[in-house]
Amino acid sequence: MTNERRVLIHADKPALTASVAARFLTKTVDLLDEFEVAHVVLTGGSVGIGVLEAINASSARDTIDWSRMHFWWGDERFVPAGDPERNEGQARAALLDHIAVPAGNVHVMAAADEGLDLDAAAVAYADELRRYAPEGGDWPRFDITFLGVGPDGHVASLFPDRGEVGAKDGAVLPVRDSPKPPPERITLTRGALNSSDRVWLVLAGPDKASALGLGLAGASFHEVPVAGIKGRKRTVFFVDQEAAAEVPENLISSSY
Ligand SMILES: O=C1O[C@H](COP(=O)(O)O)[C@@H](O)[C@H](O)[C@H]1O
Repeated sequence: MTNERRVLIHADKPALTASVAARFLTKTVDLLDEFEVAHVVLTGGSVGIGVLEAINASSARDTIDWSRMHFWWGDERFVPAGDPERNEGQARAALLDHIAVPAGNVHVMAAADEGLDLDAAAVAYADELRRYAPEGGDWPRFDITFLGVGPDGHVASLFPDRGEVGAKDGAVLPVRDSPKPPPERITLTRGALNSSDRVWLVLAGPDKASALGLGLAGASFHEVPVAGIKGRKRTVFFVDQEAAAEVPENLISSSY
């Protein structure tokens, strides 16, 4: 098994989300055969939420023992609980409210009206990650990390040409003055994201083509953050044809 980045192209967004959902359900069965529990990092964004909707719509959804799954977030918008901008709320509506996952296995980043300021909320999430880490570690073994990719190449809330994308230490960072609203966010670091056994990037649409092409063709991750993302075992870009327009030919795979 090689750890090269792979790009799998799908006809359109519905085909993409259905395909990722099917792979997720299959891989989850394997993970739960191998491990007592599995840890999955969720993303916000249109395609990431579409994948969760497709998992929810799958007839295989109820074959999973969801009580052994833990869900985390790669980033969150620091807005009040219930704000439609919250990645958490979107993920709950798309999937988490429909499956038998214990409440304690859904590890949300704090909302802005919970009494913690932005810095304290980031520290609280780092503490929560550490509670599930192997001895001496800072975060659990992430089995699958989903990431969307913005038109500027951002992943989670690691935006181009900002300090957070180059940060070397720690698991969680507060983000202020985000170039994409809302301005305050919380994000996992590149180190935490790249610790995942598998990183599955999901993106669709013509506005993503340039960032994806640059990210795969060797751009600096400071300028195009997606360029700096690589899982420990597998890194797969699930894309539609429009987003794939500028992908280097040699990276396109026909199989997973
Ligand atoms: O703000 C965010 O945007 C990105 C990408 O979103 P998309 O709608 O352009 O796919 C997402 O990955 C991130 O989690 C989110 O907070």
